[in-house]
Amino acid sequence: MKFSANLGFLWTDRALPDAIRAAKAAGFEAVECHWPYDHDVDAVASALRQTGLPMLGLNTRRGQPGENGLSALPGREDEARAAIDEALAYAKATDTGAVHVMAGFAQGADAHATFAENLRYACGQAEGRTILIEPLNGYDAPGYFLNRTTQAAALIEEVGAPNLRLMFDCYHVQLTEGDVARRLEKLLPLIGHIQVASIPDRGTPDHGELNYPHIWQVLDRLGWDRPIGAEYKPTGDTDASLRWLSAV
Ligand SMILES: O=C(O)C(=O)[C@H](O)CO
Ligand SMILES: [Mg+2]
Repeated sequence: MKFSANLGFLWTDRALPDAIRAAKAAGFEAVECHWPYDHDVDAVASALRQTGLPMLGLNTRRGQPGENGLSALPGREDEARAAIDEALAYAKATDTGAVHVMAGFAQGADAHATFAENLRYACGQAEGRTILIEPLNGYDAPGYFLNRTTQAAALIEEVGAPNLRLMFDCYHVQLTEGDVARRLEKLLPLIGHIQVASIPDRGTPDHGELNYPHIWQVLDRLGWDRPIGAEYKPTGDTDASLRWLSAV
């Protein structure tokens, strides 16, 4: 198994370029992040070149304080597309492979239509990059527009863009829908990235209610050979949290 360090939760005590170097030193084969926009893009690109680590993904901005994405918000299309453009520009400058377009807190048919239209825009502007959508669970993100893989799969089919894919975060899927191994198998053609953390505490993927040694076997059997996103919240020092990595 190859793993990507999600620097939205790991080594957050350091500037992003230093966190990239820490991930390399710790043996990760890739990195990913949440919202890198406060970090100088040239310094981030330089750290990625120096370490040879690819940046797998980054997120569109969340919007105003308390918001969690703009792309499903009717009437906010200009801001949503500006956020998509900003994310794609940062991705281009850092050779990042995917942009996670965040939907936001919204419900209903207008939100669905707005999200689908903004996703079409993002996919059309992506210049070969992958556009990801990610269902979030209702405990961490109550009222978020996208919360089930079934909903995401229907959107991907409706939009019909070959570069629109599902970010399958096992933490969220287990909390909302369960049946993780079967969903991985069934949704594999639509999956652009996989993330892991323990459930329910969102810690290292070596405890809790999901049996990750079984998930590694399933992913091996399915031929998944891309880095898996370690998107967990270490209790304390990140380096001290990494024992699980050597046990996989
Ligand atoms: O929350 C998550 O699981 C994510 O992966 C988003 O990118 C950040 O909210
Ligand atoms: Mg995630």
